[in-house]
Amino acid sequence: MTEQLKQLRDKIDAIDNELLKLINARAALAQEIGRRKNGVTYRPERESQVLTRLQQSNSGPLTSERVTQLFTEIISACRAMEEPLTIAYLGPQGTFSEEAVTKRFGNTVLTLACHTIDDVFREVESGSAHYGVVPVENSTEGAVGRTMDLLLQTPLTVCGEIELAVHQYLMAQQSDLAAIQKIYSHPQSFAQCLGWLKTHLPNLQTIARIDAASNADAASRAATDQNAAAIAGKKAAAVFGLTICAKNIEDEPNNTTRFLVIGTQQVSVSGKDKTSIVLSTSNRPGAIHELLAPLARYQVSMTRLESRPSRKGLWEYVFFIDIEGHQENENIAKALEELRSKATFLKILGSYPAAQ
Ligand SMILES: C=C(O[C@@H]1C=C(C(=O)O)C=C[C@H]1O)C(=O)O
Repeated sequence: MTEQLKQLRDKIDAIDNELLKLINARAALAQEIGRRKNGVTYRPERESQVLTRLQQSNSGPLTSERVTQLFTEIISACRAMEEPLTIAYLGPQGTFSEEAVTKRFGNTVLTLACHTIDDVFREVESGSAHYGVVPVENSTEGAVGRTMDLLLQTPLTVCGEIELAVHQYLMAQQSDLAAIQKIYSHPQSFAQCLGWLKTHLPNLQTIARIDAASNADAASRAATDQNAAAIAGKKAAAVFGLTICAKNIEDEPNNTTRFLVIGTQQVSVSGKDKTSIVLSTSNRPGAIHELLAPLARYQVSMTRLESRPSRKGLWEYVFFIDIEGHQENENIAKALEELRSKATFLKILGSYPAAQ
């Protein structure tokens, strides 16, 4: 080792010592806050503010994304000093839902992999998990109907949203593409990667394609099948001990899935919030236009409008609407009050910090 390299490493060691002291001081403060605060440990609005502030004051060379990732882990460890949280999600291990859990809550949480979206709601409703993470929409596939139907019925509230870029990986027990004789994948993932597969696997016609129940299921099957590969998220490769043969093989680079955090709390104002509501109106001409007029009047921006059959009467619909702002903001409160007086049914699912 050159003297110069040694000096640089000595500097890193000194910084690490300082960081360690500072991180422990932070953890002690979080513990102290935990003793003083009454009620719930997890405060999404505060965490969002902490991360936003750090992104704004970051002068690099680390990117904002890396800073968020690092501090999410620090917050995760500090939060666990107060109370370890249990998060239910749509499993099995290695799915994109699990990636979404880690993106929001960090690694210092207990996780509960559920078989179905219904089970995620059930685990949180019964108190077996503090929060749940469920997919709600995908930028190419559209809405996740089951999540929306359950939101309509549940006593739970929406406490957060997570946006996750969906990157697909080709993984196998070895990295030689020429050796692949089978590909396990969820049909949707296969479709999302078809262009890449055709270009990079010239013998694709001769490769057997086997449908799997989820990306994680695909990876678990490839882990016991020598000449097989799987298409799945990065996390699945780690969970099932597979080698990554190719990264980001999706044909649509901006494919993003949006998840919701469901829980039992009313989240306070963070300053950059969203509110999700579901409502219905009578079935007559102009009804939906009239219903939405208060949003325009109070200058409320709508980020999503989705209709779903109400399951009550034939051709009756409920509308899921996301707006910018918190229900405690004055203009939002007024707009919601008016909406409530016009709608035949209105449920506020929750206000929460907008995804970073
Ligand atoms: C320390 C607190 O508790 C939790 C941990 C936080 C943190 O480590 O910054 C922030 C919010 C809470 O989820 C707090 O409420 O301030």
